[in-house]
Amino acid sequence: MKIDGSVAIVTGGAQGVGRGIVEALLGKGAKVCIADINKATSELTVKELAETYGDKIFCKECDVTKDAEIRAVFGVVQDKFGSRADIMVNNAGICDEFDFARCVAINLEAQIRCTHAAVESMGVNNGGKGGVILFTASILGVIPFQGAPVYCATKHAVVGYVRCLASCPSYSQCGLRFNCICPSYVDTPLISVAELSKNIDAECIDAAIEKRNSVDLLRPSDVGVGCIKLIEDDTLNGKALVVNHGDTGRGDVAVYSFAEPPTDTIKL
Ligand SMILES: NC(=O)c1ccc[n+]([C@@H]2O[C@H](COP(=O)([O-])OP(=O)(O)OC[C@H]3O[C@@H](n4cnc5c(N)ncnc54)[C@H](O)[C@@H]3O)[C@@H](O)[C@H]2O)c1
Ligand SMILES: CC/C=C\C[C@H](O)/C=C/C=C\C=C\C=C\[C@@H](O)[C@@H](O)C/C=C\CCC(=O)O
Repeated sequence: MKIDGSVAIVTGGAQGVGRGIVEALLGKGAKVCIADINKATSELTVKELAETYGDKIFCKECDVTKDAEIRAVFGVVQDKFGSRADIMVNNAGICDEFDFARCVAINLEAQIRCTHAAVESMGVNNGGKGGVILFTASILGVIPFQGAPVYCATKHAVVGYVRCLASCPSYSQCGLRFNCICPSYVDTPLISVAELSKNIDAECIDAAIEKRNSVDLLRPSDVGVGCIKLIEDDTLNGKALVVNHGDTGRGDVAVYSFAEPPTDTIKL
């Protein structure tokens, strides 16, 4: 898909990874709406980005767990940009093993809610132009992490969801593609405020701390680069693009590779 002139919605785009994706899209000529629950940070981000991109960026307060608020975003985007969205980035997420219901509600259920609204708006069968729906999963969508089993499960579920939708002929006929980006540690507040499982043993905690401290953290812009590839390349559908720290983890960020579904077989 050609990004220049397109219209995009990025949930959780006020800061962190989402802001990195917003900036990457703006840099490619897209018009972008930040849909985020944090009004103050969203407005500050819009103010900063509008210095370069003018009225190509605006925000709409939105709690992605609420259908009415999600649908209001699509309406406001149509009014503001005079066009339906071409790109939907389901990015908002938290890591909270204590309030695990909220973790599932935001990381999984809300991504499904937003996808329903996006498919309805974009699908050619409904008068839309088709489009690309992206998901910020995580490398923890394809590997385990004992410190955050619920978070990890939501991210595995998102990868599975994307693979299912991408393999649906009816969605392809609607001109829709679905992909997810799976970053390792990115330098954002999420990794410091994460409420990890209290049941993990000392070895797991040590391993997590060592991993986080032994690599140069990825930058939100590294994730943005991967998202641009997933949007622009029309051959990519149902992919999980891992963004990792490279062989040394020092100075060689970021390395991009596709995670494939398991292929090993055993004879029972
Ligand atoms: N930081 C990492 O290491 C990392 C790695 C892989 C994947 N991710 C994923 O990237 C995404 C963004 O995380 P981040 O690291 O930028 O975190 P972050 O906390 O910096 O940003 C999250 C954003 O989501 C918004 N948000 C939270 N709940 C919301 C809701 N109910 N409705 C709308 N917006 C809401 C917040 O206001 C915030 O702007 C998440 O899905 C996260 O799981 C992060
Ligand atoms: C390999 C991880 C890759 C991706 C990041 C992922 O999407 C998000 C992870 C979310 C949270 C991770 C937090 C990790 C923190 C650790 O580095 C460490 O600080 C934890 C230390 C102690 C935890 C003890 C406790 O609170 O019980």
